[in-house]
Amino acid sequence: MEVRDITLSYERSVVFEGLHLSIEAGKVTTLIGANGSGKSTLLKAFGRILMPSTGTVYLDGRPVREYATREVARRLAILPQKPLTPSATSVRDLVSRGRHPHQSLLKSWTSSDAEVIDAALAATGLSDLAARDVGSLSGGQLQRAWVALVLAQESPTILLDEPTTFLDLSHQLDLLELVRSINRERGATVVMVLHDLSLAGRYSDRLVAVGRGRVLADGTPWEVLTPEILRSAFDLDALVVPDPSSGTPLVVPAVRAETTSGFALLP
Ligand SMILES: Nc1ncnc2c1ncn2[C@@H]1O[C@H](COP(=O)(O)OP(=O)(O)OP(=O)(O)O)[C@@H](O)[C@H]1O
Repeated sequence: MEVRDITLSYERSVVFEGLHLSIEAGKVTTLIGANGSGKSTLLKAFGRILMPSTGTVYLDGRPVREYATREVARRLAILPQKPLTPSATSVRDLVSRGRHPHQSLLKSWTSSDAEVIDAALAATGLSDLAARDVGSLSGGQLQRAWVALVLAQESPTILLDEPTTFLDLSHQLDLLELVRSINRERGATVVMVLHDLSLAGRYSDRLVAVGRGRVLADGTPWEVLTPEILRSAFDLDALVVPDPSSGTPLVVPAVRAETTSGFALLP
C-alpha cells in the first residue's frame, strides 16, 4: 500500500498535506504519535473510509478508489478505533459478517465459512461466548469479537486502530502474538496504531511516527524509539533500554516534575 502526495482533512482542519508513505507488504508496520497527530486519519485513508482531497491511495498497485467495495473488503480488513456495535446480535453473527465479502450470488454460505468463523472465535478465546449477545460483553470481550471478525475476513492486508484497547496486559500480549502469527504464517501485511511504545517496538518490523502534519520518523523500532524522537513526537523525556525479555526497545518515561501535555494539576 502506498499514499502519494495526499491531503487529508476534515471540514475545518487539514491533518496531512503532501504526505507520502509506502507500507511494505508482508510486514507489521505500526503508526505511533501523540493524541490528535493523525494516526487514525491515516489508517482511515488506507482503508478507504476517508478519501483524500488530493493525491492517491494505492492498494496492490491500483488506486483504491477504483476497486468495488466488495473487492476492497476481500483485500483489506479494517478495525476502526470506535466500531459501531450492532444491537441484538450474537458474537457468532458479528464474526460471521467477516465472511460477507466472500459471498456472492454464485457462492453462498459453505461449511468452510463456518470453519473459518469457529477458528476466529477460538483464536480470540471467544468460543464459549459465541451465543452471547454482543451488548452483554465486557469491553475487552467485545474488542476481541471485533478482532475475530477481522480474522474471519481472511484478507491479505489488515488495518487495526488501537486493537489492544480495553484489553488487560495478558490479553494485549495474546492479541499481538496472534497478529504476529497471522503476519508470519499467512504473510499478511499489518498496519496498526498502538499507544504502548514498548509493545509497538516488540511486535513491529517498522514504526512510523507522525506529528505536526508529517512523518517525523520511519524505520526499525530501534531507529525510531530514540529519546530525541520521543521528545519531538510526544514531548516525552524517556530512557530507551533493551527489554530484558525480548531485546527490543523498552521505553522508560522519566519522572516528571510538571505536566507537559496540556493537563493542569489541581491546585
Ligand atoms: N470526524 C472528524 N471531524 C473533524 N476533525 C476530526 C475528525 N476526526 C479527527 N479529527 C481531528 O483530526 C486530527 C487527527 O485526529 P486522529 O483521530 O487522526 O488522531 P490520532 O493520532 O488517531 O489521535 P488519538 O491518539 O487521540 O486517537 C485531530 O485534530 C482531530 O481532532
